[in-house]
Amino acid sequence: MPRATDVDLHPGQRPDEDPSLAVRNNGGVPPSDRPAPPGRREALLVLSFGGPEGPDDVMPFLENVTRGRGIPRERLEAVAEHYHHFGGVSPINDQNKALIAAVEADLAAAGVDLPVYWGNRNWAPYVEDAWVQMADDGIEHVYVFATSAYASASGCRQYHEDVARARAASGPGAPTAEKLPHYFDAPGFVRANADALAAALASLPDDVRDTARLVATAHSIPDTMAAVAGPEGHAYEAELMAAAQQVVDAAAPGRSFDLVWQSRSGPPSVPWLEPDVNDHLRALAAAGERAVVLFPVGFVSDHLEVIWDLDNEARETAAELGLAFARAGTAGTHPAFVATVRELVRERRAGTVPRLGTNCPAACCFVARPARPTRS
Ligand SMILES: CC1=C(CCC(=O)O)c2cc3nc(cc4[nH]c(cc5[nH]c(cc1n2)c(C)c5CCC(=O)O)c(CCC(=O)O)c4C)C(CCC(=O)O)=C3C
Ligand SMILES: [Fe+2]
Repeated sequence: MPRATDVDLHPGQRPDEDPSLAVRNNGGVPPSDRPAPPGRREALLVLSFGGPEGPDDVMPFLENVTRGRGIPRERLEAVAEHYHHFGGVSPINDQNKALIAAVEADLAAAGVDLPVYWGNRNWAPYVEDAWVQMADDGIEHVYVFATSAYASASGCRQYHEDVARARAASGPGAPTAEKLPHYFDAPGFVRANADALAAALASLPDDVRDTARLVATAHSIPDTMAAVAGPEGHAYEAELMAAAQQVVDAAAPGRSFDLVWQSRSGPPSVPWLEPDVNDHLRALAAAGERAVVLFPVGFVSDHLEVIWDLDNEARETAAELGLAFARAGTAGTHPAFVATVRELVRERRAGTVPRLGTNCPAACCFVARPARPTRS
């Protein structure tokens, strides 16, 4: 099988040399291993998924998310019900507002002069509109902090595409951009997750606390998407495994853990990463386990897929099985995580050699499917 990096690239060609590849590669970013030019007017953009703000938004939002993706209608209707359960409002928007407020306060406290903007892929405020605003405000260059810590088409590549689309839509003179690297192994992200795991463990009854099974969760993705994640493929699973290991090393040294998947979508005929968290709970109970702690290290905030699929579904599964259950929080607005955002920008401004994710190769994480239409 060809490596993901070989797809579409001529021998010796760098992805940023071919303008036709720009949409898959940050829209032609400047090389990331140079310090920021002094005096350049810069901003930070928090780039997220977006979510509905009320019942009437739910279906149009889901159609935005799944356009051209082959997600069965029944799945959409089921997910719509999850949103309607919460009044049609996704918690992700308030969580992003809280993160932005915390980042602004942290930057101010550290004496870093950097305006913060917000844009989403799938719902207002859209990234395209944020780009126009930044251009109007005279911003020349944007550091993009995506609310996903990992490689994959969903968590990395699509955010690159969002940036390229927004830049193209706002015309010549629009600010240039670079996506900050994957931060699954950033000490502040690990610290935030480790504190949450320790708190969840502490919430369990004394008699099961030391033996409870630790279970990391992340969004399942199609096997084909996992195979091309990162320059060598399978980076999504590898990064999750590395992050979960560091979280456990910090919160519960020496204990073992499992990494399993949640929120599977798509038609049943298409294979996605397994096992599903609910099946895994059944297997654990059958093997005689008495307690579990889930820690959703694959997500950065307690958005709908965390509170529905874990706090409702997985908790219910555990109750049926007689397993004591605790669910750890996500990084959210933990001060160590908030400081990580500042640190990622500082590294980039200094021109520190990037980690994976800053300038992913053009074909990295690329899954062939219809391009999303540009919003007009
Ligand atoms: C890896 C990954 C992350 C983590 C990284 C990242 O953050 O990007 C993530 C996050 C999120 N996913 C979210 C919501 C949804 N994801 C869907 C569909 C899909 N997710 C996928 C993967 C991921 N998703 C995939 C492969 C699909 C199939 C369609 C496709 O190939 O693209 C659908 C359609 C219905 C369904 O099929 O479930 C919805 C509504 C929300 C917002 C929740 C809220 O509102 O609070 C968030 C943060
Ligand atoms: Fe998703």
